[in-house]
Amino acid sequence: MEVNCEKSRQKEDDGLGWGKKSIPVPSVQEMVRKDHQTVPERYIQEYENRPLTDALSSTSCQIPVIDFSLLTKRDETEQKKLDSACKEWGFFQIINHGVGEELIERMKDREAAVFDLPLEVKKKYAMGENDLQGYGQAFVVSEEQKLDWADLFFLMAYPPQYRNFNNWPLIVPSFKETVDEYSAEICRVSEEILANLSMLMRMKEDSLKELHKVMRIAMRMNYYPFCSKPELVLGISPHSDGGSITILLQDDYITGLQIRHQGQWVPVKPLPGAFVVNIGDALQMWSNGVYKSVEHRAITNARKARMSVAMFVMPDDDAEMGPVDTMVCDNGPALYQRVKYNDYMRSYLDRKLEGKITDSFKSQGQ
Ligand SMILES: O=C(O)CCC(=O)C(=O)O
Ligand SMILES: [Fe+2]
Repeated sequence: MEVNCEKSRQKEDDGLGWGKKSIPVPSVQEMVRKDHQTVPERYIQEYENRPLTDALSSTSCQIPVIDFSLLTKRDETEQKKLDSACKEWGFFQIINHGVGEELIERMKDREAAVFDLPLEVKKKYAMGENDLQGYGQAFVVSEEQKLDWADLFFLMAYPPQYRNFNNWPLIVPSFKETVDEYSAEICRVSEEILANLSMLMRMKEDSLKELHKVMRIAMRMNYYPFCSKPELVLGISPHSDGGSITILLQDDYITGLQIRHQGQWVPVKPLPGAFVVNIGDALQMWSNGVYKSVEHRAITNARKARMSVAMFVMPDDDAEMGPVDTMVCDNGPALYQRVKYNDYMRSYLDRKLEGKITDSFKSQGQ
């Protein structure tokens, strides 16, 4: 008994064992394969949360597009565009990022091969006790809660020594090699974005990097099966991401991601070859609320499954998430308390994925 407790505690301290185990739920992909008509009650959202088309923003605005190659040259005009994208949208797409088209296609193809594995095989990689890594659905904390119309694989991707291969679908040829290459490229892109953001936050270029002494990147592969009644379900419930930034690879043609902008849900129309980048809660707090970690969700459609790969850049466990000094003087009093990333993540993961929790870390009187 004692030994087990010790073991699970040690696993928790190893990094990704935060939070409670998510309650196991059926594979949506399998459910749809067996019966593509029925939408079980557990997946039907309350009326106000349904992705009704008339509640959608009619705005034809697109999230800003940033030329990454100009950021590498510290181009001031492009940096200004980045600054206003992070303030007004919390989301942007990057082009000219230098990640090879062939590698991107290979990553998508290997992801498809992973979800294509028979259910019994995928189950071998299921999330374990007190662990988020592996195959399943995260954030299911009660038998009553509404479920997302999606299956996922959550893996610690980078740096390689942080991986737990027990949950890796190594049976898929060249999956590991592809993630090796892909995650190294995402690390390069992320470091560059963090360097530009550091400058925009009036800090030294490597200041944000210093909060990521180990650039850890978690990977979440999402699979949203088609749904016979897409107007009733959500692929992923509204949430903000908890880390520094997220780099999302989405389908080039199927629109599914929506972001909350000026009180409305705005679809993010894919720009083939581009990555979607968004600000996470850590960056919102470091920037004293100047940069926004914006709520987003994914919807499904009646015709085609959609897949995405989200790469979450995570600060060090002991990095403080409160406002940095340079963002406090000009931008009013410190809006947030100081909280270690690891403690923040425990609160983040210990609940149903729903909305934002940054407000519960506001300073007194804010
Ligand atoms: O699939 C998408 O478009 C969004 C995925 C997402 O928000 C996430 O994995 O955190
Ligand atoms: Fe997200």
